[in-house]
Amino acid sequence: MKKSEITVALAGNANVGKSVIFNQLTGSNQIVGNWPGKTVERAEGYLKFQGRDIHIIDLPGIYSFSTYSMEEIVSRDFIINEGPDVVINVLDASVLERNLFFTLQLMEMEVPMVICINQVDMARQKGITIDDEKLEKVLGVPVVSTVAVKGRGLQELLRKTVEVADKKTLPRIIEYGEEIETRIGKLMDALPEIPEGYSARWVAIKLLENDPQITAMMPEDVRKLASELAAEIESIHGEPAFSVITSERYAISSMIAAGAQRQEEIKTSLSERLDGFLTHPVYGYISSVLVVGGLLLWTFVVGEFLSDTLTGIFGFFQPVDPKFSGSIESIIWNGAFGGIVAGLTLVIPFVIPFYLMLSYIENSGLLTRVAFMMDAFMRKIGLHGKALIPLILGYGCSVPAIDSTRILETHRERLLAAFAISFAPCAARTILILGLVALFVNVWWAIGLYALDLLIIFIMGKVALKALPGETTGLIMEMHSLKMPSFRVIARQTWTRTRSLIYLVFPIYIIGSALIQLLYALGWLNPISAFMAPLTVGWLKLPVFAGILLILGAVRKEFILLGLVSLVGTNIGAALTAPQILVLTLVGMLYFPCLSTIAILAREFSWRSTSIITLANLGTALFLGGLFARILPLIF
Ligand SMILES: Nc1nc2c(ncn2[C@@H]2O[C@H](COP(=O)(O)OP(=O)(O)OP(=O)(O)O)[C@@H](O)[C@H]2O)c(=O)[nH]1
Ligand SMILES: [Mg+2]
Repeated sequence: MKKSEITVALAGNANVGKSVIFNQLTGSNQIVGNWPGKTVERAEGYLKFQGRDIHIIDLPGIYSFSTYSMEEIVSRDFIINEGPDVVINVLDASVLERNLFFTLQLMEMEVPMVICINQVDMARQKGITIDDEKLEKVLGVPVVSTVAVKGRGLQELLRKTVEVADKKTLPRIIEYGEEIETRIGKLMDALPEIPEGYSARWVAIKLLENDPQITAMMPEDVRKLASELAAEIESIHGEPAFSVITSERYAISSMIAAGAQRQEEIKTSLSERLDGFLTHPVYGYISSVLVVGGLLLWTFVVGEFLSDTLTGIFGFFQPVDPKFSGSIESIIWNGAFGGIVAGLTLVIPFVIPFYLMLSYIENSGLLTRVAFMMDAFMRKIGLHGKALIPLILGYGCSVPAIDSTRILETHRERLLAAFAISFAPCAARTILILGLVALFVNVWWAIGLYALDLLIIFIMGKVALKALPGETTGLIMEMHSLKMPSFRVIARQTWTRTRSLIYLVFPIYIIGSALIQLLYALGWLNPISAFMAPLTVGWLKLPVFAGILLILGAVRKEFILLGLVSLVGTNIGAALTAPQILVLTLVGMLYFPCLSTIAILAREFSWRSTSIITLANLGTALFLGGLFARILPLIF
């Protein structure tokens, strides 16, 4: 009897291409990038193939099924409890041996599976070819080679998957050494009734490995037997049973890999030479600065060009002189429509090139190189290089950046990284800097503000480190080969990020701009702004109307710019002096992590940590803002 719906899980090490396969098959937009640990929660999607409904689950990348990390527990529970019909084990062809270590553990769970050897294009460039048939014979599981980014081999992969689902073929049992096998056998005989979904052999192995979850499920006598048998193994080998089993797995992986792959001699490839340069003790720093600087420069140059072009197209939109606004027409035209125009001409032009380049940096593997180079620097603020990945993602948006702090080892490191991210110049802050300072003061001041922001991150990082002392864990970061990213992947990722921004943010622009006009019409604008005057005028030396901008800017940072346009028109230079523009930008940049950031901070950490982070932002902004308001007029 064939099931009409087949559930398929994608499992394997991090960064092998599971999410690319998932996206290709289901048309979804899961995050992909050339650094490990992107998929943190499982994603689900559907597709139809040969008239069957296939339900696919993209699991986070893991290296083993121990209970060492959250991801491992999640994946293991999923495979056991929800019993997918087939597990597609995705492997990176360039590192077959290391990936097989996970495959062996999956085979032990005795679930129907298909092996997908992905990224064979990259492997070929390194002179590696893999013999699918040989591998299939040894493992007793169908093996398919794929190039996921090009969709190559995916049809075949689905065909094999459906076949395995129908036949329920199980992988072959790969045997350990004699002294381990006999003890697995003894334990299996002693096992009580085990819950459905568990394989007896797997449970026995886990007991010998002293797996806490499985051990806890067993009655006293089985636990006792397991620890006696494990002790016997230990006395034979002189190391704990757990390590003995692990080393045997490595040995088997290595043997299988050696038999199934061929490595040809090739001269050092361009990518390797480039890698040498990017991680060179001196040039590496220069290239890291170039990568991050290049990202900003490119965004500015392309963004300004697009912004000019779009402003030309929307040239027909002449906001009514603010002095005459307040009528219902101006609420709709000046406010609501003005919000759309401002978003289209000031935000989108900068956001698209920014996300394009960010995706490129992520997917080429440049991001991990920069993280590697910045390790020493990051350690000064109690983090390691890996924390730079979330921090640079924070240049796009703090929300996914804070989400990605999950790649860090400890709660403390995650909190420190999130704290640093809350100060990072996200796309909205970048828009403020570019749209206000670069356009109305000059580019050098814009660069200066960026430099200041980095300095603030560094100083605040040091402060936080004092408040939250502890050990920094070592840097365990895999570096995957550099590659020319697929344009489709990048375009798709950019579109996903831009689209979610448009859906989320345009309504806010529209409502916000209309609200300003409405408040004006009701005559409330001035009282609200006047209420804030001691702060805005007295301390920060800004015009009175800055009060309302700062209130709206707490929702979305761009609003400080858009609201300004809706209040004074596009000629901002006439309404504010250069020092005022700088102070407004600086304060706007720092005073408040936007509402979405606060929400995710509270979800991932606690309200207490969130309040402290928010207050730290506010304090820094007001202190520096007041200071600048007094110093800058002396310079200009
Ligand atoms: N050249 C090449 N690159 C690929 C291929 N498949 C995936 N990639 C790239 O490999 C990187 C990792 O892909 P992902 O799909 O994000 O990997 P993942 O397995 O989901 O990783 P985690 O979610 O971190 O566990 C991305 O930069 C992809 O564009 C392939 O067949 N060929
Ligand atoms: Mg993934």
